[in-house]
Amino acid sequence: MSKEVKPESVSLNPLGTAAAPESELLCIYGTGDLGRSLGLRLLQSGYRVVYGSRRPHSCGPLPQGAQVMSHAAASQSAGLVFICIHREHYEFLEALAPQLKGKVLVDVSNNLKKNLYPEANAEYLQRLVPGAHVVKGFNTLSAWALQNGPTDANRQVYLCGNSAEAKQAVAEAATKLGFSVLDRGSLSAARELEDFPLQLFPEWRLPLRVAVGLTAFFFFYVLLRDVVYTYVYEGKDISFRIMVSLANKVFPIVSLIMLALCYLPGVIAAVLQLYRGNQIQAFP
Ligand SMILES: NC(=O)C1=CN([C@@H]2O[C@H](COP(=O)(O)OP(=O)(O)OC[C@H]3O[C@@H](n4cnc5c(N)ncnc54)[C@H](OP(=O)(O)O)[C@@H]3O)[C@@H](O)[C@H]2O)C=CC1
Ligand SMILES: [Cu+2]
Repeated sequence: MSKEVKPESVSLNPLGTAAAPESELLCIYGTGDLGRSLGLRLLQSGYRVVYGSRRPHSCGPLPQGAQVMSHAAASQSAGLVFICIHREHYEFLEALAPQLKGKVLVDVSNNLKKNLYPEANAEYLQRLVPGAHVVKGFNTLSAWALQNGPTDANRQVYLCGNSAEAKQAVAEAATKLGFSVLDRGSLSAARELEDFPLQLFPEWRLPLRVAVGLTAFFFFYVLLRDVVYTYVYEGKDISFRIMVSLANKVFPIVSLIMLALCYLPGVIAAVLQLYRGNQIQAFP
């Protein structure tokens, strides 16, 4: 059973009833996957949520307790607006610039490829709505992770933006949702944040090369030792074995070596640490 954790501590007054201060209202533009997951988490964390949608009356199921209105009406009474919309649909926000003046806009968007656009999505948003304070963030989380709350592997939220107060406001919300916040500086870091999710296995080249190299080496070694040797000295042609027996030797050898390469440095480090310090001392 999972325990329901309410980050906003509910203080009890002497009568034993919960003192319910009016909770903060946050706005979410876009009722898609991310908008819904984020709204659910915000509601669970004690916020009130209002959605801005193109179709406030037919936008499908939304988290219970959330309101939905037109974009302009939704952001009216909220200081913070999460833009949960794909970048290619951002243009309509330009017309809303007067209503969004002075508000904090959180750009959560990602792109499918690097360098798809000349400027970062968040910088583009800032250009469309110059009077607002754009903060880039949350884009490294998935809708799934948001809905399920922070787990060990998914606890961090990166933020960047030009206004320190705006970042602070977003950081507070993120902290309330249970994430730890990493400030990456001004909005010019947005590009970098937008590239994060595209870097699955950023260091895959070396392991791949090692694996291919080892496979080739052991294949020729086993080929020489088994097939060529037998042919030369015993006059038997066992080349039919290349496909099966040889592969059955080569792949386990390579796998074991790769595994050892993975674990051995850690084991050696652990042994060294046993003799030369502890986990608090920096490693020599
Ligand atoms: N899904 C995920 O796991 C993650 C998504 N993101 C980012 O969040 C953003 C939203 O993603 P996601 O929720 O998955 O996308 P969806 O396609 O599920 O939802 C996008 C929403 O945007 C609104 N929308 C669509 N077209 C337009 C338009 N022409 N004009 C105005 N609004 C429009 C719609 O809301 P309505 O009909 O109410 O107007 C729609 O529900 C994207 O930028 C994505 O990169 C970031 C991290 C993770
Ligand atoms: Cu879209």
